[in-house]
Amino acid sequence: MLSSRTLSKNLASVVRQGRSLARRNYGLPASAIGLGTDPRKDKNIQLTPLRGVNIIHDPLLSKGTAFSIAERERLSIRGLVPPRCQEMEKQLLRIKRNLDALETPLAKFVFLSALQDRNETLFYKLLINYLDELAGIIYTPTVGEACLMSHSIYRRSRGMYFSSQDRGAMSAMVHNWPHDEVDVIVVTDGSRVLGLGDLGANGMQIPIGKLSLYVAAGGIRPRSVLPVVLDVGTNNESLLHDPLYLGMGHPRLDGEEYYSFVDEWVTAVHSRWPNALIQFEDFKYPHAYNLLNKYQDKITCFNDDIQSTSAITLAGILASLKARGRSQETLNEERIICVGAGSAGVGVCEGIVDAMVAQGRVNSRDEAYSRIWMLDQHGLLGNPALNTNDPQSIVGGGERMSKLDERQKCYVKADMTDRLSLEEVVEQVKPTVILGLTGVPGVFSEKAIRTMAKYQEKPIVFPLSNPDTRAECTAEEAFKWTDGRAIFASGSPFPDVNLPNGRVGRTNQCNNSYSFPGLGLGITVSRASRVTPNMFLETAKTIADMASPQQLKEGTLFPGVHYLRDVALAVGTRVCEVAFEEGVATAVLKEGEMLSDVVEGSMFVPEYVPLVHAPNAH
Ligand SMILES: NC(=O)C1=CN([C@@H]2O[C@H](COP(=O)(O)OP(=O)(O)OC[C@H]3O[C@@H](n4cnc5c(N)ncnc54)[C@H](O)[C@@H]3O)[C@@H](O)[C@H]2O)C=CC1
Ligand SMILES: CC(=O)C(=O)O
Ligand SMILES: [Mg+2]
Repeated sequence: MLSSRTLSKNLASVVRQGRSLARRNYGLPASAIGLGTDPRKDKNIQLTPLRGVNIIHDPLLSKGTAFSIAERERLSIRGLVPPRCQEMEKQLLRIKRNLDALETPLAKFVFLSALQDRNETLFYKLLINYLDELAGIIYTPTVGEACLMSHSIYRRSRGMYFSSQDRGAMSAMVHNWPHDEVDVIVVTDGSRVLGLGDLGANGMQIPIGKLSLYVAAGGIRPRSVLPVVLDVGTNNESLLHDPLYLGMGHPRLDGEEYYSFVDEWVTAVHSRWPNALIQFEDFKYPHAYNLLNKYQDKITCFNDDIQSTSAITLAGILASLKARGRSQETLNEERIICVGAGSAGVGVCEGIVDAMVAQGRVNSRDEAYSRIWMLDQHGLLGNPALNTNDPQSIVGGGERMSKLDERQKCYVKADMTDRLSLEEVVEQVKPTVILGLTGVPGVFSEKAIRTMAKYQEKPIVFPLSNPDTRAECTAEEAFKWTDGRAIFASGSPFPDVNLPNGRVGRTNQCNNSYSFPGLGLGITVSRASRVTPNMFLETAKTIADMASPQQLKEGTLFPGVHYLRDVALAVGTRVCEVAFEEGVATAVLKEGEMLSDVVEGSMFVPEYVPLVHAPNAH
């Protein structure tokens, strides 16, 4: 097998030597191609068939007030913009001032969406410069509010909608998208948007927000991302009765009708963009799993909520072990409670089980399952036969058992009563780790967390549901109930907490935004034909090792959101290596530089490049 260093050299060489040929014949993404003799591939100029107002109104080309005088002449826009040519720094100043003057996060969201629709280069420059401040606007928590209000705040379309009225037309419709090169597609059916439930076509803000992070953090080019909603209806009564709602006004398709709809869409996008990575997002259980099982061995795809959430949560637990002064190899000694047995809960726990097995310190997969106690809305997945003093519960429990699917059944504890409450489970199990993936606020009760803290010096408390209003407990609560001893991570950001002893309770954001941008980067640069389980495991290990010993000592598990681009580069490089090691990369190898340089060199940087009018360019 080739060493990753050799692989790094090899891939880089293709990029250096192959240029446009590599792209045509070898399937390298356009973003991995450097300067070449063909001016259309030259990063220092961009050819466009557009001119005049069409340039000004194209967000991928527009520079607002920054067009040079020569460019204005060349592109026939002289007189169509104010006379003074202003460079990006000044534009940023104006934009940031206007943004800061807005009072509510939703107003900022609308403002940023409008900027993205006018000038993507400036939007991404701003986003990257102020990532820690703005990630919470374009992503969770504010994107949740934007989804709830999407039909009211609608201004302009972005992405593509495929609805029940488009049956039979999808393979033609995909050609309405104006770009031939699509590297990443994020698709939702809006059936479980964050912890906010069924929001139908309003869910479009989620793929848009995820893809903005793909560009800002993962360095995917803005013109090669595609947000998609599969509008199969909604069961949300208030949306169905809202005259402003923009989605289909019928209940959700289900069963065979649903799966054949998705199949038509997958076939259509795959036929136009066979190399594109498809990220399934916010699909309700069990559709999320069923679609993943159906497509993961056929196309390049993964489910974000199941798989990349599992990567970042595993990273958080492994980093917490280090923060407690333990070896990451002792994962199998942890006692983990997972509250929420849906897509994310089961996905996260499968990742933990995979890691325990990979570490080789459990004798079997079953032994790894025995270290995890799972609860759903009825309580512990336990043994109904032990509910002897409550015949009603035996019946209910029996019914539930028959409803659990194979994945959930792995976690059933035969020696514990079914439906035990969280407080009872905590008392019996004395967990070291508690994970919340329910979408239900307050599920981590004071009693449960205080009981956990009675037995653990440093309880690992991860309320992972989004947005912040759906977190299982707040950071304040977690630190208060554990006397400031918790290692805390949440799905949406919470500010650090000032503790009574003068110390600071450090909060962490444990969100798949740390994992998917790098996964997408590595997958697209290697042109991986499949997304493999090892990619998620290696993503977890990479992120788990990023915090310094001092940060870990203080309770900081990951680099801050400001460093998402660095995290993506590290993850992207490792994922690219895994793709080659496992033989799923389709990029061609020759001698060359380091893989990390290639990955870094392929990342989009938001800078204005001179535009040149060329009638035949595309
Ligand atoms: N931090 C992150 O990166 C991520 C967070 N999430 C969050 O996880 C949550 C769940 O997502 P999915 O698993 O996809 O949803 P899902 O609908 O598939 O699963 C939710 C589960 O919670 C259980 N549940 C509901 N009420 C409960 C209660 N009171 N006590 C215990 N269990 C209860 C349900 O029975 C179900 O098993 C969402 O809020 C989502 O925002 C999801 C993906 C990534
Ligand atoms: C973060 C995310 O993917 C979710 O909450 O669904
Ligand atoms: Mg999600």
